[in-house]
Amino acid sequence: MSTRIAFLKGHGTENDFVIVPDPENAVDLPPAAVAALCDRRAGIGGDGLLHVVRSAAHPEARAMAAEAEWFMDYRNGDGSIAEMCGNGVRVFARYLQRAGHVSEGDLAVATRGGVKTVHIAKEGDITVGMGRARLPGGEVTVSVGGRSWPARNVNMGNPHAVAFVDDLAHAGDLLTPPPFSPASAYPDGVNVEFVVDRGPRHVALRVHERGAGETRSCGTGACAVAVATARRDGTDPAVTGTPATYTVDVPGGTLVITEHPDGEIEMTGPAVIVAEGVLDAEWLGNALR
Ligand SMILES: N[C@@H](CCC[C@H](N)C(=O)O)C(=O)O
Repeated sequence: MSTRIAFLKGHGTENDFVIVPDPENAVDLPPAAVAALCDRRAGIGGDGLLHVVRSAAHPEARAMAAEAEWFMDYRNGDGSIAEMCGNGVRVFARYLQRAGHVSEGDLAVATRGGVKTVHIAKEGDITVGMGRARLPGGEVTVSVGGRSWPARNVNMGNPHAVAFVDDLAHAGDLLTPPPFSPASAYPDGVNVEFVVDRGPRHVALRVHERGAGETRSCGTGACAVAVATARRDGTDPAVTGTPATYTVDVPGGTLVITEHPDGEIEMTGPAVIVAEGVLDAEWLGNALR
């Protein structure tokens, strides 16, 4: 790594991220460096890391450069790579706005899950076009503490298992990934959402994220939950021909998800920059040893 590396800290409904602006992709971020930065005691702390790179400068995003100038190179807090992060892409957009790279209005962001359209409102929340969900089917069971639930398999670019439960406390302490069966269902791991009803078109979730543990929110997870709940409720927009909007409470706030009859999903929620600074080169050198 080079010696002077700037960072910011931000969150979206308390799903928090270390942000590393690196337009020319000059900063080497091996998994150990990401895990050290995301460490809550010995590092900056975060559920994940947003590496902000120009698409043209990153081999995984070059093909999207004509459509989207910026690439969200998202990493989970343990250093692993994920296809997409719904809260992350809002915080990513907020950073670009704050840095003067973009202004309010529409913005295309390249992600490993494809190009996403982000709308930065004049004030307040940010809306993301999350694309369409895939519902691969197959029976999946999630178990915690002697209880088991059938889970809906929803892919939002990244994998989710959505289980409807009677009480969010039944998910337990979520200190380890909830076991699922068959074991072959998610060869690359999975994000697991536990969901309860709060009212008409209003649910609440807890989530165990692949590569991060229990988090205070998950944007792709909230979309997966809205999609699964609409199928359960008989409000699938592809069937009814009308959009389905769900309010999804997460431990760190609230997200609003709308699925349209063509399958396109929009998510609206806050995005906040908390701080910025410069990494200590000696700390980073030691963390990587
Ligand atoms: N918190 C994110 C999802 C981050 C990726 C996830 N842990 C995975 O590995 O798929 C969100 O807001 O969507």
